[in-house]
Amino acid sequence: MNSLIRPSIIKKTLATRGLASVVTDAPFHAHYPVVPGSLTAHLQLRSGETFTGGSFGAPASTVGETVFTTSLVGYPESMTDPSYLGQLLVFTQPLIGNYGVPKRTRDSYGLLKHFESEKIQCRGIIVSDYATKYSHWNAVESLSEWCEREGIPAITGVDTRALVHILRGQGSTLGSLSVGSKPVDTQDINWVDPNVDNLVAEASTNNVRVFNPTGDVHVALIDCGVKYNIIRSLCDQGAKVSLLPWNHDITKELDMYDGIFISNGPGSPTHCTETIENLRAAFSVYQRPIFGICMGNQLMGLAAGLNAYKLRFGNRGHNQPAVDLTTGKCVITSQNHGYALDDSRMPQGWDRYYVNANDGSNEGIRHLAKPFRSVQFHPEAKGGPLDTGYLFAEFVNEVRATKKAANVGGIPEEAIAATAAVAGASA
Ligand SMILES: NC(=O)CC[C@H](N)C(=O)O
Repeated sequence: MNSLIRPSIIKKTLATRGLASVVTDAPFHAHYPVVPGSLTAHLQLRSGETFTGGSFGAPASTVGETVFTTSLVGYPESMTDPSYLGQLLVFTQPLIGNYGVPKRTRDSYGLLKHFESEKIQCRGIIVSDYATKYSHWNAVESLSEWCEREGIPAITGVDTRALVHILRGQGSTLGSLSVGSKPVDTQDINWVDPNVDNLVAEASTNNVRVFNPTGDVHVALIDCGVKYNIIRSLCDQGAKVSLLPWNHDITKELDMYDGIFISNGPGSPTHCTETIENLRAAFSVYQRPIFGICMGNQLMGLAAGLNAYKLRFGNRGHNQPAVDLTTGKCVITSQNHGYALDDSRMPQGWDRYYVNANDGSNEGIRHLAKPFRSVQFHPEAKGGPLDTGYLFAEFVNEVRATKKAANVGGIPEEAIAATAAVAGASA
């Protein structure tokens, strides 16, 4: 057995010092008191392993897909990212909570500045070492208080290295997070895979919402579970943004929009059949820019004729290298996805756009003649890195150029030139 996996931890329970109800045969954090006086919590994987630690969130039980992120910072942003709906989020960064939770300040568009949606979206969090003391100029409460207030269970004192080793080996696994002196009898756990449901329908807006109404170009943003910084990034470029429900029939109102944008979102892209159909219809008649991020990349790919598959454990973190195949340049990107497009054979008229330099998985596609493209990573990058923020400027400028050309009744030459430049660079 690999030395990283200690038998005393896996298949048994991980005991944590300071928790009277826990067996203390192999304390992982023997040198840390884990939230003195807190309750005992358990993470049980469907594959049979149990990790026991201290609860620092809500005294609630939940089941979700256990996934891990390698991001070093940004727990408020990650936890409120709707792409994590249905998931139990493991942080590989050992120390979590040390800068607390920020104020709910809003920007001029009415969006929360420091969170990516209105609430915590993941079902629970799993950390190695919860920092009971926090310090930050903008913090108003602790991570523990926030989780408790929002009803989200959280466990600390877990050997996250051993846990991630398991998840990397067998792939993302269903997990049950519970609070109590003993783990739940596995027969009594309702192991429902969140990915069987259309989580996008849950995450998306129900009503059309308009942001930055005085913007000079009008972008339809299809909300599959949008991160606030995507809306903000488009508005900051001067666009008026209409946020539309995931299944809104854009095909009847294509003339209203100077560009179309498809957001990130939770779960499997295959549930979004209406979005895929709408995009497929738009591809055949729309002449203006279309852009997708993450779930948006997957939906554009499915509409173009590609298939999507589930990655073993996904790519989640803020340090994923992606190579732009049109320039050969490598960018460091923020990612959070469990599915990927199979780009081994591209449909006619489309090409690969970016590729992941670690595992070779697809990081984007582009149309060769029309201004349609998408990326699997997150250029809005909350939190960070900001390497690919330029894609928002490129998109909105392209939208502006096609609008201008259409208004003067000519061929949208700037758009064609922009697309040709991208295509030419790859030749
Ligand atoms: N961030 C996203 O949009 C994620 C897309 C999709 N839910 C996946 O896991 O692959």
